[in-house]
Amino acid sequence: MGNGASASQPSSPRREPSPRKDASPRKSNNSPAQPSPRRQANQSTKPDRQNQRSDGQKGSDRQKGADARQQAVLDHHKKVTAAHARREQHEAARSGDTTPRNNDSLTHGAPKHAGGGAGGAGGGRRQAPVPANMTSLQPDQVVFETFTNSKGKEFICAYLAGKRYYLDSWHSQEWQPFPDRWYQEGSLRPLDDNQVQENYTSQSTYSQASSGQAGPAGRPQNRDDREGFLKHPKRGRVETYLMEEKRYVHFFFDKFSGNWLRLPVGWELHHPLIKNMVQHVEEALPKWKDPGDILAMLRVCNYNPDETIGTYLHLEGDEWLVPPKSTQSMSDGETLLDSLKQKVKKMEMELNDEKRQRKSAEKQLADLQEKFSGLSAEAGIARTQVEAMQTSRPRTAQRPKTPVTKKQAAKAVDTFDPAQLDELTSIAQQLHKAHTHLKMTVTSQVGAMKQLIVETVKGVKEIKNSESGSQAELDEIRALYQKEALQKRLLYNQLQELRGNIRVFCRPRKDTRCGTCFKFPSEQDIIVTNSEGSKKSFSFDKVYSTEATQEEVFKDTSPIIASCVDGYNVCLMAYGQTGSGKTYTMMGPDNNPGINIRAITELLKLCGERTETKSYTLKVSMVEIYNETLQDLLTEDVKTLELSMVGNMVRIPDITEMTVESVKDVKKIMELGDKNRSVAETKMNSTSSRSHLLLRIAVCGTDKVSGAVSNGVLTLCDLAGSERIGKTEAQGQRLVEAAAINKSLSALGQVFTALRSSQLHIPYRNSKLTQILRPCLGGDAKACVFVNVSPDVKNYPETCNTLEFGSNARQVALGQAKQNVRKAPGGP
Ligand SMILES: Nc1ncnc2c1ncn2[C@@H]1O[C@H](COP(=O)(O)OP(=O)(O)OP(=O)(O)O)[C@@H](O)[C@H]1O
Repeated sequence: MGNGASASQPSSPRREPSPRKDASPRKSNNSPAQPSPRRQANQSTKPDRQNQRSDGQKGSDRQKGADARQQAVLDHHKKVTAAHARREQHEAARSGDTTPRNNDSLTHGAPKHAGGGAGGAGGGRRQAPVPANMTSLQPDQVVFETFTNSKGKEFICAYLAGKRYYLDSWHSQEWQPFPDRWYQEGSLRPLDDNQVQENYTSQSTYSQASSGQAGPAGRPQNRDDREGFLKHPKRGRVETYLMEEKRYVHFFFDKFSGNWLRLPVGWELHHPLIKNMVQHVEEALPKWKDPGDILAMLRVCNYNPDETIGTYLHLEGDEWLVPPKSTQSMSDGETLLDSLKQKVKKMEMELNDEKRQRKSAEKQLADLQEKFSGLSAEAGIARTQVEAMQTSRPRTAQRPKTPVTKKQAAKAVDTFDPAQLDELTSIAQQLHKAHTHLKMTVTSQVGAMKQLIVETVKGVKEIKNSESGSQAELDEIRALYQKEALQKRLLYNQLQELRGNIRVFCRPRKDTRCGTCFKFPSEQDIIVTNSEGSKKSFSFDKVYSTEATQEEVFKDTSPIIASCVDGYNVCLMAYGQTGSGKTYTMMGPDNNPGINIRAITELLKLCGERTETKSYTLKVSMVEIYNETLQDLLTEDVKTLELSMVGNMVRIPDITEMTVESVKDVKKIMELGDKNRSVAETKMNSTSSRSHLLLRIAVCGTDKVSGAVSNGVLTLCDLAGSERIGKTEAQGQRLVEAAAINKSLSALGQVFTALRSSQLHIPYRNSKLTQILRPCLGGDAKACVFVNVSPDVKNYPETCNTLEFGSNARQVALGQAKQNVRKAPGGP
């Protein structure tokens, strides 16, 4: 409980331990008369802290943290007591009392020991009751405690020298005197080391960051897995730390749903307060013109305009800063979608015209080819005619080979017929005419043919060009379609965010063995009546009837599953009393499967539809959380796994992951996991699951063009039954199991409560279940919770508990879901 080193030897958290300090006789092993307050408070037999120091850096960091806390309380105590002394001296001087008073019990005064009661040091203020289990305390010993007020709010308190302080985490970030009236309004209990460590770290981190002391020098003192670094092209290695900070979140009251919802950016920009802040930033930074972007930075800087300006100036000109993009409102998105649709329609019409033109060009080409072949045939005929004529033509120029004698000549003159000569001459003239005509015809036909060939070649070229043009148009249309589909998905995601990224569905079980205590006034409401007739009403995103089929139940979750393919973390879980139908909803019988098989089938289908642009790998793992240990169900011997957190991410180093390509593969894997699962019989359900079962499907998609990689994880979680130990009559091992189940389920409820009230510290680390589900609940994911209830009036108290759990979860407004997409290595 006493968490620090000796207060009389305070060591500043910023100071390195000096050799002189180590050599201090008070810290030596030889001085048992002055034990460390931690040892004394715990009454433990742990080895001396001096010896523990050699246990490694971790111990030393923890020690530093403890010293820092101790020192902070001591400093404040000194301040308060000094101020008090001054005030008293002043009052004494006024009233003439010159007796010196010494209220600083820390430095000079006698130890003001335990005893409680009224009166005590420092005048009017009564002495604080001594912490529980503390019989003797050193004057300088600090004891940390938790105070829970009547509203359930918790404060860290410190008890020192008869006075108690509490850490005001909301206003001053300082230790404040513990008001006397609080003792009647709540209860105090000791705080364990881990809680102190966690709570104090988050407080000090917040105050350091908000006071501008964060950074390399002001970095939180306890090193953990939230620390990291990145390599900046100009700045080199930059240390990073994932700080958990308290933030303002702007809500509006939605009278239709009766809920407080997150104010969308578009609305927020019209808010007078925000307008003023944006204007203030714009005036200081005239270059920064995008109000949406300014608002985004204001949100990051917790609505502090000066910090916003400072951050911008600090990083102005940095090449890694993404250029401001204007945020599009839903209506912008819809207008864009409409205009895209119109564009696609226009392009389709143009494409149809193009197709018609292409058809007529093809017809023309066919006509031309026909004409061309007709002409070629004609030309061939003409050529044969000419040749035939040439061969039939008399060879007038041929002379007789033997010389004509005078006698022969005289005889020829005697027999010469002039009419025959005339006939021959006219034949020759006709032949000549026909030849000339034919020659002209052939020449003109050859010219026409040449012209035809040129036109044909041109036509073919045009057709080729129009073909490639149509291809380009088609590609463009396809790209536009894809863009439109993406836009639709984005709009869906925006809508989902507006509705809340956590949705709660209520599924009452069908049970023919008993009557029903349910009434369903609407699709969102359920009324439960107990045996005395008193009624309770609950509202959810959807309430199914007892007759609802597995298909109907799955239908409402299928859109959220599509988000996983886009790189979101998605979680579907079933919560409820044992035997209320969780396993039936998630797993279902073989012939009527539940959400698990349907979700994986849907995932595989969606991935298959996108293979043109993306390639996907699906890896399945199956684990159970049994008695707060994480066990791998896909190995021969069930293996215990270690869990580590890196910021918001969970790492399970040795987990078995199996690649799947079909539903058949998945079924085989689930059979193997099921065999290894711890199922035992309880009084309430003969196949009751004694552990939380988590089926995880990691979907990794790689864009075939850009190489960008998206990583989404679908977690399907069948929680163990939220039974009352008394009711199930659990004993022995069953009792241990039931206690572990109840512990982790109540840790899950606490996480929802903390998220709902935007608490500074979300207690994820309280159980293995909440640790592993952290990425699905922590603001960058989408979750669906099924609350399963039994209609039997006997189960009325458990049913009400389950429905209250669901209502609590429903009021959680997760932050904006984030897509886990990273660019391809070396990509643009
Ligand atoms: N909607 C339903 N329609 C028909 N039968 C159902 C329905 N819901 C549950 N059942 C039946 O009720 C019995 C108990 O259901 P189931 O095993 O799913 O409960 P459970 O909440 O998972 O219990 P546990 O937490 O103990 O594992 C099973 O036999 C199951 O078939």
